[in-house]
Amino acid sequence: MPIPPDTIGESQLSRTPIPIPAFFQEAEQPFSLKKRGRSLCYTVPPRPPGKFGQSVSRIFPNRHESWSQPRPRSVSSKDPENNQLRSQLYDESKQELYFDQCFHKICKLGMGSFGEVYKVRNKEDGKLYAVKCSMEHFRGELDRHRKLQEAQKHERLEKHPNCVEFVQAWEERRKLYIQTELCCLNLQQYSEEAGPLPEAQVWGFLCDLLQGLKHLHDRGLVHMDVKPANIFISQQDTCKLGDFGLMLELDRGDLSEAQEGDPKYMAPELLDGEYTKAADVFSLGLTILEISCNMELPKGGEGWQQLRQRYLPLEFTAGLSTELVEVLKVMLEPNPRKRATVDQLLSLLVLRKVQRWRRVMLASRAGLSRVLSLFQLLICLLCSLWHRLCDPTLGFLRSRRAFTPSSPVPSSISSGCEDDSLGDEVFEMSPQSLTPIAMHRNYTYHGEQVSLCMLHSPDIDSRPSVGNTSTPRNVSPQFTGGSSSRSPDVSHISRVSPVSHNSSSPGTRLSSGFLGEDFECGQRSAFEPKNLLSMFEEVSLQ
Ligand SMILES: Nc1ncnc2c1ncn2[C@@H]1O[C@H](COP(=O)(O)OP(=O)(O)OP(=O)(O)O)[C@@H](O)[C@H]1O
Ligand SMILES: [Mg+2]
Ligand SMILES: [Mg+2]
Repeated sequence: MPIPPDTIGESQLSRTPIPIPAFFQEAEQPFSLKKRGRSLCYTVPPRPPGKFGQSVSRIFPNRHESWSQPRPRSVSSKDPENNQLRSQLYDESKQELYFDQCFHKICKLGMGSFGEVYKVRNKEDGKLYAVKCSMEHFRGELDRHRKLQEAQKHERLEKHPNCVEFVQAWEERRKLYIQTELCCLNLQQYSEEAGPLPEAQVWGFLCDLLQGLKHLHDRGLVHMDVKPANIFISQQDTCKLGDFGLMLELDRGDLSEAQEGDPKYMAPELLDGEYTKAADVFSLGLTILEISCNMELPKGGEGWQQLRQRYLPLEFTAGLSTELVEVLKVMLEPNPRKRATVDQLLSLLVLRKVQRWRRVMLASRAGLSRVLSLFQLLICLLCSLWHRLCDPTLGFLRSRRAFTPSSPVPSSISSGCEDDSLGDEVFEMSPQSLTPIAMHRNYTYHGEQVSLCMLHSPDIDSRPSVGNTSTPRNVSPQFTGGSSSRSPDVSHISRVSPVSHNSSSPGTRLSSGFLGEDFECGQRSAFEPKNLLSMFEEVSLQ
């Protein structure tokens, strides 16, 4: 039976693509984008295989080794004889841990397979640090030895701007504590927050990390666990290598304890037990690929294989510059012997340019921050100076302590400005006796005050209080008793404390006001309030 022709037409039907179920497409994708907002820093990476079994004695189950003693002791490999910890704050008689006695725990920064890392403030020097505490107790001497090695290897590593700095390490109650410099956050957190990083930043970070690796490789060290979670961003926005738990010392020759790091970043030759510096270059290459493309690296499967067969997924790398793709290709070379070394990478023209630019950028940023802090300091100084100018109780009257009745107070000045502005410097110091800074301070200050006051002198009497003058607020009964010739305005000028009415005798303690402060001072006991008051009376009468 003939089939009726379709109304749409055969040619049109043949052009319609057969729909592919979305889940098939996704299932076939070996690579995917990173999911935002998922913080991996709190997911514990797979624990390294335990190479040292727990030594449990059935004969002496409660036997305590010398290392399990409860006192804290330094685990420095530089001075193994002296295991004393230096802090003055530590009190042996207390039950509290050395960590709790000497550090103030601020927050938890992250955790890994080894332990938890805290942001702390050292109670002794007041500085911030990171302290990594092992999560579990040592299971035996060999387990302890392995854990201590992380600290000792890190300690042996000389200081470098692109490696997290070691401070000290100690053990207490069968746990290890490693104190290091504090960094802002790790690269994994940073890239999760920021998404794919701009290429300029990626070049800068690559350059930093190559410098850090060069520092290690030049000393025969292999990091073995290069990945975003073990790379830290400093306050200055530079990258630093950290977590030296799996670091290998090639020159020491013993690779029996070597362990590969996170499989996502692992170099292919490690499957064959080939532990070389090239493994770090490969892991760094994958780290750079991840942060520049916001790509979720596969833990295994086809994608994992493809990345180790010189394949870079075009759908991710299409947005990258050819230079970066080329650099990634030489870093991700499957054959470790053909893979570029750190020195070769650093000598590439593009990376030399980046290094130069980064040096200039970091230097100018450091210079700018120094200028800013100087500027802040200057603002603070100006503020405090302004505060002194405006607040008589702070500055001026303190400087009046040496003021004596015999001081030649010109009535014109004293009438224009309340006596706060007329400190002892004004009357007793000659310009020659002042240092440039002191001269600047005194003359700017008093000069301004005097001239200002003189300019405004006509209003002064009508104002209740002009700034911070030393116009006595406590007046003697003689004054308040009402000199008939007193101008009515004088009553505003003198704010009479109730106490002061009863304190007519010299040397009586006045509880408030500027004079009160002066009278409290023992050296002012010979001061005659009557003289001062009569002086003010004169002023007010003018
Ligand atoms: N110096 C530091 N400054 C800021 N944060 C830090 C510092 N050291 C560690 N952290 C945080 O703690 C997390 C775990 O630290 P680290 O990688 O050293 O621990 P780990 O137990 O050795 O981990 P791993 O399982 O990778 O061996 C880091 O990813 C980071 O978020
Ligand atoms: Mg780590
Ligand atoms: Mg570690």
